[in-house]
Amino acid sequence: MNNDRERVILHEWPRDPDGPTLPELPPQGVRTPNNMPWGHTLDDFYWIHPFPGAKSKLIWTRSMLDEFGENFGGQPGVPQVEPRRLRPWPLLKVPNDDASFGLVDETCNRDHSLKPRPFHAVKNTELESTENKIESPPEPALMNDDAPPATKESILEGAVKSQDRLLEDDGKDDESAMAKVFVQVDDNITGGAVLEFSIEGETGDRQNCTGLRSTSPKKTDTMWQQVVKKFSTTIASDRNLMIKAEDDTKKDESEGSKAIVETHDDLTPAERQAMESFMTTNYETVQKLEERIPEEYFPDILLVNDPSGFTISDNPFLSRPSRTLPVRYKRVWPKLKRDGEPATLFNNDLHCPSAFHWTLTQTERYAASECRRIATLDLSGAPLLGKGSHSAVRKAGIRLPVPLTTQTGDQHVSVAVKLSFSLSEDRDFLENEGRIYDAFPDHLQESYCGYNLVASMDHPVPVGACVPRFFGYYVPVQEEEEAKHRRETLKSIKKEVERRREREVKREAKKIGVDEAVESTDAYGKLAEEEEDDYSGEDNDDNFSDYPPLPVEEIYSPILLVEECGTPIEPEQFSEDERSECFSLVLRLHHAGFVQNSLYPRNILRQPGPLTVRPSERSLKTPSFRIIDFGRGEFGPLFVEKCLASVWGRMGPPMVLTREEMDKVKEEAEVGKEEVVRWHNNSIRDELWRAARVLHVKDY
Ligand SMILES: Nc1ncnc2c1ncn2[C@@H]1O[C@H](COP(=O)(O)OP(=O)(O)OP(=O)(O)O)[C@@H](O)[C@H]1O
Repeated sequence: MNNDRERVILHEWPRDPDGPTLPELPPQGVRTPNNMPWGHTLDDFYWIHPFPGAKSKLIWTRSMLDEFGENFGGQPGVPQVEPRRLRPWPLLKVPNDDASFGLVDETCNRDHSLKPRPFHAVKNTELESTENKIESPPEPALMNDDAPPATKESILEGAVKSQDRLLEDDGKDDESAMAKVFVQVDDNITGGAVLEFSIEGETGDRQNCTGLRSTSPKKTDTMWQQVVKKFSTTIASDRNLMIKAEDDTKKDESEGSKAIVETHDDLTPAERQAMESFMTTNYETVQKLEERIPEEYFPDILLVNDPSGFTISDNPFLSRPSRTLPVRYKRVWPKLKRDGEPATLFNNDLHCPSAFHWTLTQTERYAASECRRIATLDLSGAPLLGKGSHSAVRKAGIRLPVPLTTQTGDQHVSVAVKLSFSLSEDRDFLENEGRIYDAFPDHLQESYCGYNLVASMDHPVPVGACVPRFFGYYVPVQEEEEAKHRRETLKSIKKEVERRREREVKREAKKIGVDEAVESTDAYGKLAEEEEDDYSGEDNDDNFSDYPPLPVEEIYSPILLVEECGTPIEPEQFSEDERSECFSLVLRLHHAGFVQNSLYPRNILRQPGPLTVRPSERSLKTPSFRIIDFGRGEFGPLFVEKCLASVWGRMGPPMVLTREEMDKVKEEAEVGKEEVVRWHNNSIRDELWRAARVLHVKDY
């Protein structure tokens, strides 16, 4: 392998022979949101001696030097510019948004005075035409929210401290340590409905949360309309889920619409509307999504078209039922601000297979559904991108929630869909990966112009995104299973209440010692006595936890949606700059508090770049790299949480702790924290060693 590195530091900053020793905490200078020193070009990086005459050398950027203020050689001044977030080639059309979407990357000049251009004004031959430039709002200020403060406190230390604070608070007020456990008793859980029920009357012209007016479904004669119809009528018999309609259904029947009984798994009118314009994906022409999905329109619900049964894994023993019917999924991550609202309250309960358990009546369900952002995911004919030992990853077309559209007119954009195999370990890995993606700060998914100085490398590296963009982790919704469970729970709660009431009556009767009363409650008393003998005192608790998990092979896989990012690297074929760029991604991940824990060449992908230009103009000569596969990944703060949760777990169910118990928890938490720090350091060290080996990097 050649030593063909071109990204080297060319300049040395002359020191004043009488100048001071450089401060231990270097000047901040200009930094990217990851809080790393940044220079616009390689010429912005300098070697500098820590004190005049010293042999050792440090690396500072020009902005750090300017801030330090020693200019012995009278170096000419340079304009200071800020890092510029690079815009992927525009694909999304976002209504009422002129600041972030639909604009072609403006490219860099020395002072960043160029403005982005609107997509529609760009022709191949006019890329540099200044006529097309628009006065767009200034680039949004770099979001430094995610950047660690310029102190020496690491993310991990911050997390440990915040857990400390939680524990201290708990210590101050024992009552606040008591977790509130409550159960929502819902008599209405079986509420079915007649499918032909119309929502027009009740929604009228009401504006829903998406800002769209509710309209009756269009009668387009598409294949999907037929599928939706078929779905309406056959899903119940398909799964033996036809239930006796109660409540709303009775009402609706009395109003005259009688044809079909709706189950909880049927589509709501809003979902049917989303499905009606559904088309199958044209994989020849579909473009991959590289921009973020604006939070306002981020999908809450995914309706998945999966005729081949990819979502029920590659289990060869499983006879797959025909999957001509869409499956409803709900978003778990990312958590969004609107998740406190009724329509997306489902998001607060990862392990509940229902999207509607907070919405008790059909009317509420339909209204909630209307307020959700509904996307459709097409897995029919979805090409395989790769397979691991726990999952398969496919390219699939997604139609994002209205009113998002694309610049190309194609309804679909493509994304990578990760589906786990059917063992619980496979599922755990995918869930962990969703959690890790949710924890990634924005800057790990963004690219910036210029170069970073990433400790402890001795040369600048480009600031490309480290990981694919995250488009959500979704779990399958199984309303009927949940409804069944809730019916059973309700039944046993009622039974238990009855039992207690009877015991109470008997006890009262004995207490007042009135023979007649005893006689009159004799029947009750006998019954209660018998039951008291049987009663272990535990079944009430058990009712909430003994919900038997479905046989694994029956469950659809959760879905992780991320940006499609190319193919696995072959570092032996790479230039030294490419290898060290890949290595810098690992370092940046570690600096942000993450460890990937499975670092092999197959888990670093490469694609033609840069992503700022149209796909046909990209080249592998300017590649773009990403680290993938975070199934085994860890994030320091989440690990602290996990440690402390296990400490609490060992203390038994939530309760008000005594001072003694609280001390014990604190003691165990201390041990947990030490474990975290040890884990963190070991994992980083091991992963760096592995990364250097697989990437053939010798000099970090
Ligand atoms: N975002 C993506 N874009 C393109 N291809 C991808 C993407 N993610 C995964 N792949 C492909 O799918 C393969 C399997 O993915 P991944 O490594 O995440 O699966 P896994 O089952 O978690 O792997 P492991 O065997 O390490 O447990 C990858 O090696 C890659 O070829």
